[in-house]
Amino acid sequence: MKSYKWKDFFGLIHKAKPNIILFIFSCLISSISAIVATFIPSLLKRFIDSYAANERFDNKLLLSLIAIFILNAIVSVLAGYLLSVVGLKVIANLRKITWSKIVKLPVAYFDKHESGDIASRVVNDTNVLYTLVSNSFSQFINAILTILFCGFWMFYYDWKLSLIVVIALPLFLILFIPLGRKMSKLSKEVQKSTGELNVNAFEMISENKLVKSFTAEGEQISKGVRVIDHLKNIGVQRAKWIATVNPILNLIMMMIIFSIVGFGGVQLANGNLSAGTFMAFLTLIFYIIGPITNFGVFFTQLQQAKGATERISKIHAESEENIHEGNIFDITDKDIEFKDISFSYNTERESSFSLQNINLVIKGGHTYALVGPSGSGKTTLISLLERFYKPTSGSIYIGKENIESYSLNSWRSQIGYVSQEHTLINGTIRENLLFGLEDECPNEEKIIQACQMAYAWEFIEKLPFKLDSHIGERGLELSGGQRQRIAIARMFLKDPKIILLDEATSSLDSQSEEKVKLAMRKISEGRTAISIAHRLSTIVDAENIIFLENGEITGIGKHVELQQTHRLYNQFCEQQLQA
Ligand SMILES: Nc1ncnc2c1ncn2[C@@H]1O[C@H](COP(=O)(O)OP(=O)(O)OP(=O)(O)O)[C@@H](O)[C@H]1O
Repeated sequence: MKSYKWKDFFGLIHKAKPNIILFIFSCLISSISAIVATFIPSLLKRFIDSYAANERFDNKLLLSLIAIFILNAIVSVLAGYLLSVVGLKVIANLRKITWSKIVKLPVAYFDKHESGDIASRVVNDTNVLYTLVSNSFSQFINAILTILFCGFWMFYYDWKLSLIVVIALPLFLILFIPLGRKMSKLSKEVQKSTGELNVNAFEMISENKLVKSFTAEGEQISKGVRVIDHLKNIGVQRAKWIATVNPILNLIMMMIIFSIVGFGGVQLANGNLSAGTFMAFLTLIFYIIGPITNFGVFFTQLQQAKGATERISKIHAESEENIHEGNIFDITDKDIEFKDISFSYNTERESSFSLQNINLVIKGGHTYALVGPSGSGKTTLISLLERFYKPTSGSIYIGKENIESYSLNSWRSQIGYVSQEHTLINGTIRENLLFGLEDECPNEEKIIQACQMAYAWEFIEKLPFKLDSHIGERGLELSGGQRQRIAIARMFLKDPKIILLDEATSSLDSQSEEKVKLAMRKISEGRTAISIAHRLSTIVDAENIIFLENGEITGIGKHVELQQTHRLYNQFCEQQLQA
């Protein structure tokens, strides 16, 4: 990706559709309140000078002072609230567009990026913008206005005293520039490490069984501690910089104040300066201390937000799948033809092909079993049919049409894929069965019928809440066989024209396996079905068997034919069927 510029940063904020009118209005009232505040010292001066002249309080002036204070407080509260609303809307919009973008990214993106890191961009990186929009921007504008107005009043009251402040200003800049640079570098590191911590936390939680079975608790703890410590160290470095710069800033501030008090005090004693003017001048100095020191904070936050949005922008720059572009056809019973298909996951290194020179015709309405050693390309072939990836060369046709001419939405809605894993979502059985079927919404009778056909109803009806039972994250509260049967029941409801099955591995016990097998057979009836078979016992009576080896088809036929003609298939049979 090209280097990230401020233009990209503001482009991203623009995409988040900030409520510009509300933002400008809030900044405006906040600025008015900041400007009005600069008049307070002048009222104070008049109040003191009038007391010095008349030896009594000017009640009108006192009331005006109190009224300005109260009004200012009300306006500040209102501006603060409105700016928070604008900021919250900006991050909500940014999260929504990033969320939608991630949902539409192709499978290949998720192969290359860690899920914890992607999640961190939606959750953490978007947060940084909130502070910027809700606080920093208006504070920055207020700071400029306060300094300008206070500066005007200061020069108006006493230009000699004001020069002391003007001379000291470059000293602040000398300190802020390197501090800002360092802070921006550290902020980027904080965001990167937070992403890393997210990745490790995801892994530690989702793979907890793996961790326990390998007694890798110690290793996992040290891994987490390493990232946490790194984050802490960056924080400490940041604190060191701030701690070093702060006393210098304070020292400069004190020097300014002492010089003004000393120089002004002498003028006051000589009668060249009124007590009111002197007090007003000192009040103005206190007014500008905050804004001057806040400049640094603003630029740090701006750099932080730039770093965070750079990571979000990278996601936005990825090309997404347009699922509605293309034709809509009915693919029932049409033949599928793979023509000279080769495929490599790695687009840069053409050497490692996962599929090579695949020429294959799948007859519509028939059942095919894919067999072959581990890593031979079975899942890849199915993934190309699902259009999770595009072939590196060659094309897949359905009837006479290239499958790419169909809209992804139309294509995938006619295909049912039951994989070995990642079949269920967190929620109830019903939510899982109706997943992606919001528009059709089958009735209760149809849902139960689908469960019965998938041999799932027999265990669902025994659950206390039946279809409304919660099954935990990824259905982990169910057995592997039960999960697969729910996934198959969902397919009965979806009623696809082509069914792609990744058969359960040996994780199922024989009784469960039998049920899953029956359910798979039933869902395949009357459809084009391609199933990956890990165990030959399930396919000996299959209509057609396709044997894959190192990404190439080395045999097609029935069990007996292949047993006689295919050496490796025969070896497979000897190993598996005899066992
Ligand atoms: N997402 C991926 N990125 C890069 N390479 C991959 C990816 N998925 C699979 N491969 C590689 O492609 C080849 C074929 O893998 P595939 O998963 O299709 O095999 P398989 O026959 O289904 O294996 P198994 O029976 O073990 O599930 C393997 O060499 C594998 O390392």
